[in-house]
Amino acid sequence: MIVKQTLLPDVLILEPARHGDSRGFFSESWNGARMSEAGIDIPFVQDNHSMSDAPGTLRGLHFQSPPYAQAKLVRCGRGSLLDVAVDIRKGSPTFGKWHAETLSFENGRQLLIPAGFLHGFLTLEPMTEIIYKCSDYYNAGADGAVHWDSCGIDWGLKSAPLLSPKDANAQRLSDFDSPFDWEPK
Ligand SMILES: Cc1cn([C@H]2C[C@H](O)[C@@H](COP(=O)(O)OP(=O)(O)O[C@H]3O[C@@H](C)C(=O)[C@@H](O)[C@H]3O)O2)c(=O)[nH]c1=O
Repeated sequence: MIVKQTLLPDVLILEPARHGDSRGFFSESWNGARMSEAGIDIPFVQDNHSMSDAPGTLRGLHFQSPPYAQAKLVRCGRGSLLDVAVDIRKGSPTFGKWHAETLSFENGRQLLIPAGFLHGFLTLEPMTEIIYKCSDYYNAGADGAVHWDSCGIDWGLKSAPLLSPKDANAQRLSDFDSPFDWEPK
């Protein structure tokens, strides 16, 4: 597994090995021991899988408030998507900064997003599937959203995205009182 840094020091790109043969490929999409060797010890407890019918579907930007905060390990099972993390840890030197990564079935790349970040994605192809591990269980009462178009993210959109009503009406980052604090390591 190759681990790459991004400009947000805690957001990592993971590239698991793919073993190709005449049938196709085999890949360990998650291996706890290898993650530990890479210094990533996150107790994942829930796997999520969603499919979006149309390209231009945007889900996000989402978070769960502490004590139900979630780190996420994200990959694309079919199609492709632009996956985005935004730092919302108050006091962080990178507060409000974002990283966008194209995840696709083809590239097998994964994005590790720690707790304290917003997460969202834009689908780039029809019937795109996203699969992600979460470090805490879903808690509807702790679920929150920040407007996708309030963080200066370059989504590369040429027309309005397809949104859920919750996401269309989300608060803007400038009005958002983040429940996360940055702790120096
Ligand atoms: C997130 C989630 C939703 N649900 C339910 C609630 C609702 O009825 C339905 C759809 O929920 P949503 O509209 O919130 O789904 P969606 O907009 O896909 O929300 C997801 O977006 C991405 C960006 C994330 O990072 C995730 O953590 C999650 O917030 O699924 C669960 O049962 N468990 C879950 O873990």
